[in-house]
Amino acid sequence: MKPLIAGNWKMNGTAASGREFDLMTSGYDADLQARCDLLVCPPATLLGAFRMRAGGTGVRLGGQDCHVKPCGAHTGDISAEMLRDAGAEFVIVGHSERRSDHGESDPVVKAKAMAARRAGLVAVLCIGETAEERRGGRTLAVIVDQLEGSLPDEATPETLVVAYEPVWAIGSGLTPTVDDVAEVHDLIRGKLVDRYGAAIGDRIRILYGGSVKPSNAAELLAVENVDGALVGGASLTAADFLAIAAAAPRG
Ligand SMILES: O=C(CO)COP(=O)(O)O
Repeated sequence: MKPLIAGNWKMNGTAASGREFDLMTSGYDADLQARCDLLVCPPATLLGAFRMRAGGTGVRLGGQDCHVKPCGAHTGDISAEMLRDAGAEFVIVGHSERRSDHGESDPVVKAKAMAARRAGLVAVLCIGETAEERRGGRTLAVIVDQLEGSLPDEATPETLVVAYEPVWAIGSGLTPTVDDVAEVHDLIRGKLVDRYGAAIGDRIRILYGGSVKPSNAAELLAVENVDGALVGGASLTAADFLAIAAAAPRG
């Protein structure tokens, strides 16, 4: 499976960030293109400009959240259809910061994943346990609950990506051991196969996210059933983001 290296810029980036994005598109050369798919999810304010800049470079764009409805009286929200119109091909749903900052529950995340599909976007559905849940030995149970509650009713590898992001690893510099990552990714793979059948479940990409850096990317990306990375802080600079992409194993 070709790895997907995805950058989540979160609430960072202004018009001036176009220069950094240009460094990413120009650095995504034939070698990197053969190695991995590259996705940047900037704030929605920058999608239109980045679409123009991305041109034919192959760098894909995504949103960071979407509303469940296509349009209507929802001040401040953005629909999946609007993201697609602005140049997105992907949208992150259920990020832990959305779950904690905006109280998004599994059913809401599921509705967002289904809205993404309706609009023709690939949903990057995030799940992950908190530090307290891991300390309490509840990691696997939490992951199963989140998957059962938030996976869309129908999916294909072309409409769904799952991202395992332990909440305690996000922005902390901490990462799980490779054995812990493997355990959770194996569990997710099994659940995807149960849910959608092997022909689909075996081909849905499962990303790891949480403090991915150039220094640990090769080790994390080499883990079985890790089909790419969802990168926060290190996706803001082209040098780091491209170094992570270059660590993806050759397919
Ligand atoms: O939340 C993340 C990506 O969605 C991970 O963020 P960091 O890479 O900054 O830990």
